[in-house]
Amino acid sequence: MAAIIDVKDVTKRFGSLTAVNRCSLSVEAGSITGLIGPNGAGKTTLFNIVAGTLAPDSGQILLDGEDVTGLPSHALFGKKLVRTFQIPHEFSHMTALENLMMVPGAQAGETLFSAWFRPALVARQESEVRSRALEVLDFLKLGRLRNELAGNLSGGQKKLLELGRTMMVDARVVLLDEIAAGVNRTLLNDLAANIQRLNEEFGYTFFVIEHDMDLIARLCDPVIVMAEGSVMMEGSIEEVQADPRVIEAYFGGAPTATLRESA
Ligand SMILES: Nc1ncnc2c1ncn2[C@@H]1O[C@H](COP(=O)(O)OP(=O)(O)OP(=O)(O)O)[C@@H](O)[C@H]1O
Repeated sequence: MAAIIDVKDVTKRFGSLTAVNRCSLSVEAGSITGLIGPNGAGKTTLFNIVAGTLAPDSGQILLDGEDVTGLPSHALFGKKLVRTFQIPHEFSHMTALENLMMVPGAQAGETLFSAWFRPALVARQESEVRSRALEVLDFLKLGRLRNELAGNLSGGQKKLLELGRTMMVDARVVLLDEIAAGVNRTLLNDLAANIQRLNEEFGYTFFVIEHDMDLIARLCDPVIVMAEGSVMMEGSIEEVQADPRVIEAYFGGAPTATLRESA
């Protein structure tokens, strides 16, 4: 498999603190790659750099071999690299269906020019976007909640809806940041099953930061471990959990600790 994301020698400092330190890693196309590491290891900072919300001080990010270092997130969105975000507060007063229909790029009716001069086109596209949004809701088993206000959904249902937003643009690479936090086990199972289906049936690549080791074990291969701003090791979840360096990084060498206990 070829790399779809290449992080090459990336460094990011905040004042005197080096949050990401000459970090290099690759995410293979078609994989569900996990990124784990102790608090403060630099995972979120690295994600922000890959997603275009932070520029690195040095180093490069390649997307499918193309240098995208420093491109803003909306430009990366256009290249189908998508990061899930919490549903914005102002969208909580819209229904689940409307939330999906609002995804930028999913509709062409947002410019005044098209709305005024090409109303038939806008109407047709709106109906296509609506059908797509309904399909996505059905795929995620949220169809019955389509007219529910997003603000009334449970934590897990909101995460499903966030995943749904990536489907409105046929994402190729999806960055997921701690999706398990605050989600009950049943919905977590649905979320994991949907991620697997999107990966297997639609070829989505996922790059996942997660503290929930059960979810990492269920979904991710390989797992990349970051510590102190760079990659400590990469391997299967079994290899990672058995590696003394990883245990040391998480627990400072506590002899009986296992990674699973940290979740
Ligand atoms: N905007 C910022 N300004 C200053 N320091 C920051 C900023 N963002 C992150 N840091 C620092 O950079 C380091 C790496 O943080 P980061 O959030 O990337 O780690 P993480 O591995 O995602 O941690 P966690 O698992 O706790 O979310 C930490 O020491 C953090 O305090």
